[in-house]
Amino acid sequence: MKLLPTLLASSYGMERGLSPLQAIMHAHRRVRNGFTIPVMDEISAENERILNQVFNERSTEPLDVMVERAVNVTESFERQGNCGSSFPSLDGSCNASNDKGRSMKAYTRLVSANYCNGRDSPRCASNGGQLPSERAISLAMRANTQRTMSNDVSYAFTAWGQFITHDIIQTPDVLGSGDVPCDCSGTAPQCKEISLDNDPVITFPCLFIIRSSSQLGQSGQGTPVREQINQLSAYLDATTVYGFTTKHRKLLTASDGMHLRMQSVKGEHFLPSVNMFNDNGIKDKFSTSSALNDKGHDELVAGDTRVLENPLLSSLHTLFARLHNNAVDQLRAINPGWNKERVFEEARLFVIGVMKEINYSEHLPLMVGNPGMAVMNNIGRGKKNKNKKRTNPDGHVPPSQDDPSIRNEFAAAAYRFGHSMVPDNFKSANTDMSQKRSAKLENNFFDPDLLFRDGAGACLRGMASMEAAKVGGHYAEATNHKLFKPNTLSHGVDLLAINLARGREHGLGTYNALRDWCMNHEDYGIMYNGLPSMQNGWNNIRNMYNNDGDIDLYVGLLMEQPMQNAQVGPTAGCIIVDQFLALRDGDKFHHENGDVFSSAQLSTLKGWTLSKALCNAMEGMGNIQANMFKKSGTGPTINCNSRNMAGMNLEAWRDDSAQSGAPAGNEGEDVCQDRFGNTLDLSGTDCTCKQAQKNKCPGICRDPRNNGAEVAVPEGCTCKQALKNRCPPPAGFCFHKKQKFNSKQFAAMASQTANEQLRTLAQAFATITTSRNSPYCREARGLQKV
Ligand code: HEM
Ligand SMILES: [Ca+2]
Repeated sequence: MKLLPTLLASSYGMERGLSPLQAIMHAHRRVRNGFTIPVMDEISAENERILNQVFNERSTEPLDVMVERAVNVTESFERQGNCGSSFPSLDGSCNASNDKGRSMKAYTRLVSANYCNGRDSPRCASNGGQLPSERAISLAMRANTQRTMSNDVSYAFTAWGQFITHDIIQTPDVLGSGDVPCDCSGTAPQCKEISLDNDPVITFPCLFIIRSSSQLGQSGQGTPVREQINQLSAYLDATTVYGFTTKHRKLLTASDGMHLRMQSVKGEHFLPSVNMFNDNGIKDKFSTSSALNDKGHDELVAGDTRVLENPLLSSLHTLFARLHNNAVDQLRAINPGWNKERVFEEARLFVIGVMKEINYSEHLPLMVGNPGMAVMNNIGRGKKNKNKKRTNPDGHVPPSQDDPSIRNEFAAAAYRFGHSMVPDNFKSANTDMSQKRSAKLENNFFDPDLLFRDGAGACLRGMASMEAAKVGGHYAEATNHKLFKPNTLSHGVDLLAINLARGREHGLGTYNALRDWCMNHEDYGIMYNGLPSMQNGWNNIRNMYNNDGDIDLYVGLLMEQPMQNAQVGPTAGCIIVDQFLALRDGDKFHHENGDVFSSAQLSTLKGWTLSKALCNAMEGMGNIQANMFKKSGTGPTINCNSRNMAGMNLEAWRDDSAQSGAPAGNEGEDVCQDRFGNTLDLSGTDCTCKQAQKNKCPGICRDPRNNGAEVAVPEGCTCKQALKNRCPPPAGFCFHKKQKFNSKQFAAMASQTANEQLRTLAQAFATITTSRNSPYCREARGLQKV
């Protein structure tokens, strides 16, 4: 049976009205294939040609010449940024020697590749026979394990893992934007199929993944081998916020050259919507299927194309975009003489610093516990020879501990631990952290409904109040059976089976291979106390395989008992520690390096936590866990109303030489600004500045009650209507009533400064005027029951 005769390039406009299976494929491809490098298709195709030439032994050139050619193809993607700058480039180039860690680099490996044919076909059993189907293993894991909730961490812990993943890893599909030939016949070489046998839930004839884009590599034994490609800069450098190409960065930047573009929704700053961009690349890569985004909300745009994958992830993106803009406001006030590039880059470096601080001081310790942190604290940074390598007995040389490349075992297995922690229900929360709304994840993939209804503040409070499952073999139904479920179907696909298929398709070493490498490693061996103990149900799962030596890496990692105060076992811990050591010690811009920030600036950064970031940038905050990654109720809380938590003191950035001079953005050019200092871009219009200031120009609509924030004007609507929330709303908006100002909010104002009080009042009254009975809502209700 043909599954997808052709799934054409995902051009804008096509997403609406896709079949259920096409909608799932579209979502999956959105997760995999990145943005603004149209040359990716050519790079993949050219690499496949080289791989073919070498594997089919038609090449007369020596292998190292061919490998060099392949590397040149992958890296032909132009550097994004200026090597002479004192700020990090956008794509990680020029940071480490040989541009290691920049986007468009092949993954490295801790142990040798394990392909069935020794060079590129998905791994098979060690005797050459078939491995059990990935879906069969996934179902066995479900049947043989219990799902228990973590006593230690909140869902914020899990969500942060995803947010960081989207900064450092994105593996594109080999087909890029081309047609999909996967048809369950096992013939298309670009497809890795997952066979189904009397499946209890899934009605498709098979599941499949598209193989990852790869380049030719050379194994430790000197043979040719397929190596997958990372499209993102490996460094933790907020590519989620800024993108990794100059073009994308520019599109995201507001016309003043300093702020990031935002839109005002219900008086709050949201990420910009696709409709605000006059760029087909943006519309193409950020639009989603109406079978998932079924309330018709505008899609949101950020530095990474996966932003809408779930509404809590979108809220984290919103947080950091707002933090950038708050930093811009502070830096401009402190250093009026700085030009706009300086303001932008300093704000960006600050945001990157805050992210690194949260990741290394709050997140990692909870993930790898005392044993993992002992390793992190004892090696690298000059304490030992950081270039120590441990060669495998078969000659494979793993990357050195300060080589910032992403390890294939980390990307395709270890850091996917979070998939098993994702719950079925997502929540938003009120200021007092009580539940505001609960929404099923299965209905919220690529759907920003929760975010539009309740706002990013409520979503992030919900994220901190939610429980996370313990790492283990029992996924939530939403990810086990219903990943990317379209609204017209009772199921979706299986992320656990997909992860296993991906591991095999990448030729990852087995669980035993990685466990042995880690246990015997001079530094990482201390995380073990003999062979790891395994969770209940392990024996039934391992019996699925003919041979213990065949067990998939991801299966073993999920089934290890966690280490002391950790969420993961020693083998996942070893792979994760090795990766974050490398991203720390291999990054010239690591915030603790000494020459990136002044000591006063670093001590300011050390005061930042994820909870402080929320206090600073999110509406409606009250008390919240001091360390948001800890399960609610298990540790101290902080009060966002204290000035110390809510404020952003960037005095350490004061630059005495920049106290006078032309204000940022006014460098002799004829700029048109509104009274809030926002630059209004008149290019492409016949407007005068005065008209623009009065919201009378096409494409320019600013909210005077919200510091001139950009307002998205849907087609067929005027700016005036948009400002009054009177544009025909998507059905989901009709729930809103005029906001009442309750006594609790009133009491909370007592501790606010006069300015803050004014802001609160303005927000309360500038919000929604669209009632359920407005003509628009009545019309919408007629169309769709809400
Ligand atoms: C609702 C939550 C999530 C969904 C729906 C989701 C979905 C996906 C999907 C569909 C893929 C691509 C799989 C493939 O084709 O190989 C993926 C990759 C990945 N995910 Fe998630 N994910 C979620 C949360 C997380 C979390 C919490 C983490 C980590 C803590 C995580 C880490 C990763 C990693 C490391 C990859 C590999 C990325 C790449 O190679 O491009 N994800 N995820
Ligand atoms: Ca990055």
